Amino acid sequence: MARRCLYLLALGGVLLLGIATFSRSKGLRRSLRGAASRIPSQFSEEERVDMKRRFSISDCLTLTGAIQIPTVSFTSEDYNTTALAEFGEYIYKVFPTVFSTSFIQHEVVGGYSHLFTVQGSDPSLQPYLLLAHIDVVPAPAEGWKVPPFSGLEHDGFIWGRGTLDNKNSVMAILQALELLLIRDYIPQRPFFIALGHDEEVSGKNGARKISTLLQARGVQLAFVVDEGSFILDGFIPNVKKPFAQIAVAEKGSINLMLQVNVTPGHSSAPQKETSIGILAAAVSRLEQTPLPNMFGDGPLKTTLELLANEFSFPTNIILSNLWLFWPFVRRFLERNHITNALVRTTTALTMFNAGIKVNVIPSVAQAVVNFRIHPAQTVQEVLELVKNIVADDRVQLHVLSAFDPEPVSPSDNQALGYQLLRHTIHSVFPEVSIVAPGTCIGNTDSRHYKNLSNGIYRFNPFYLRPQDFTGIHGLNEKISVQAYETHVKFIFELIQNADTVRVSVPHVHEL
Ligand SMILES: CCCCCCCCCCCCCCCC(=O)N[C@@H](Cc1ccccc1)C(=O)O
Ligand SMILES: [Zn+2]
Ligand SMILES: [Zn+2]
Repeated sequence: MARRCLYLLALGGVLLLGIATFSRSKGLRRSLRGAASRIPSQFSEEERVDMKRRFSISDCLTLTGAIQIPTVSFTSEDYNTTALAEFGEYIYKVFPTVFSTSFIQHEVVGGYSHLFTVQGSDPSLQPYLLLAHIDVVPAPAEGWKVPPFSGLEHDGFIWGRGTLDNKNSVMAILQALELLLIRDYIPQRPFFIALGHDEEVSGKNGARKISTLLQARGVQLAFVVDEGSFILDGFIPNVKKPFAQIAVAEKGSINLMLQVNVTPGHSSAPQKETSIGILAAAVSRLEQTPLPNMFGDGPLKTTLELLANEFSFPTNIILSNLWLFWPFVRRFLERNHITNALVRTTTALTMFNAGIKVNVIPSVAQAVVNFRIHPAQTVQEVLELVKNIVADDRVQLHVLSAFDPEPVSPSDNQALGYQLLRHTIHSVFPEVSIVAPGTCIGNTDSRHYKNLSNGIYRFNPFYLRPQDFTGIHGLNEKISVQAYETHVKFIFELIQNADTVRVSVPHVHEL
């Protein structure tokens, strides 16, 4: 009986997580409900073929398509500048209207990133920012069913590195704007498009420089939209219904190097402990000692409570009474590696180096551990915990890079960016009934824009299943042709929806 009860509680916990929608107030939400796009998001057969070719394999103007240009970032100092420059020329050729419209200014920032300033006919409206990145992670051809930079179409899918992360956003944003301009649409609300060229390796030369430039111009943004979350399908066990998650929070990060130095020697007469043994024991302790489960702090608990009424019995009861059931929900969430990442700072051992020869005791052993910091913790707090777990003075700790979690963006009924996304999701994906705020477990370029806006939202308008997730940074990344078209449609509607809502803004800035 007790076991059955536990099972029900656990099941409830899982169901809860997946489901979410606002049901509270009506202010902004009501004004959005009646807002129809002024130009219908319908594209001719010719336009659909064209947008697909520009994204994958272009047969016009150049021999390549966006996916075929290998804009790979290896490190923050090493990225394919030839390909990035080619990409800049490519978008200039395939989106002629965007580049020739008088009320749109285009600037290259940091050598290869692009900033578009769309002036808008009503400067009293606060501008917003659409973000995407041009660069991709490396893709060695081994293990791919098609060459990763081929952009080939097969069985209704476009294959290649960047099809999900994140050339889909780059191309869909420009494509949607191009189509709106061709239809003589003049945006009322000013907006920016920022396309970073080094997101995969920190964004310090792209997004950070664009943000500094905008800040110097006195720009304050109503909201920012970036990659980082999706319509999630099948990520939570037992929750079969896809739901849209808009990430309003983003985890922090530490890359920590652990190093052990010993006197080198002959392997025939080793000391009791070697540099490798000492280091291996330290990283093993870190792996075996998960950092605290933070369920109850940060946005997740509030989100679940807000969503409780969307669930049927008994999940609604469990979620409405987390004060009673939270220990069960908390423990349940730890059991899956994705939901585990939502409730705690994660510890991932990512690099380990030591040794130069089979019969030499190495003098140095080094490992790198990547921590993704829960929104309710800080870099300093995590470092203190880590020191106590390592608890060995022979292991030196060197912080290679670190940043705190991002502030949590509003998702209430007055949160313009959140509500615009929510409304657009319902209109483009009428079958998706649940839109929920959540946390991005990875990092995005949007963190560079926190000085410009308190409304930072991470959402990609396509379905993501666990098997698709393995393609992001992995093998056989691909997007269906239909999903790409829908992405264009989503941006086409979002830009128009941003013009239909009026909210008072504290400051107005000239673009
Ligand atoms: C409720 C269930 C939630 C399930 C969520 C499952 C899907 C999660 C997908 C998360 C994708 C996040 C994508 C982030 C982009 C990315 O890969 N960033 C990279 C690169 C980077 C590193 C540091 C600083 C900036 C950028 C990263 O996070 O390592
Ligand atoms: Zn990305
Ligand atoms: Zn990525």
